[in-house]
Amino acid sequence: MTSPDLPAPASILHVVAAALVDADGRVLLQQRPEGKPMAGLWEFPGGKIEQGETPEAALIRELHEELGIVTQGSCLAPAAFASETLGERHLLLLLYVCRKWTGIAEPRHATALRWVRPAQMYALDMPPADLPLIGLLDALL
Ligand SMILES: Nc1nc2c([nH]c(=O)n2[C@H]2C[C@H](O)[C@@H](COP(=O)(O)OP(=O)(O)OP(=O)(O)O)O2)c(=O)[nH]1
Repeated sequence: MTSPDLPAPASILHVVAAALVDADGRVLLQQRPEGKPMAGLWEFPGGKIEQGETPEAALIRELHEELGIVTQGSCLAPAAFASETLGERHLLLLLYVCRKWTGIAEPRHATALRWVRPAQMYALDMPPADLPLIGLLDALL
């Protein structure tokens, strides 16, 4: 049953992302490349969940594709989510905290990488969906 108080359901874009946390409590952000929507903004590494994938498998795949690092499901702790209208679609972003991986992160897709403390993220240009996640991470880490 539809309610007059609720808008028509949009198609949901399921995205997973990671707050990779180093030994100093800094988090890895990557800069979205030219040619992609929201180019130049700083985001958490991750991407869309593909058909038939679990969120954790999608995140393990994305971290390897985007940064060349390897992690496993037991190292991914569900931490927060974001829910944001993106044009015709609605973004549901699942954020995991990850403190253990192998390999050195390198920007295979992104323009650049940087390690920042959550409090420093307020000064960076990040996608609108990420803004509520900053305070959550600040409290969590
Ligand atoms: N990875 C990531 N995506 C985010 C964040 N915040 C945010 O709004 N998004 C949005 C941007 C995109 O609309 C969507 C992720 O899609 P994407 O195109 O970057 O993912 P993908 O790596 O699967 O890319 P592609 O294969 O389609 O090129 O989620 C974030 O912090 N990290």
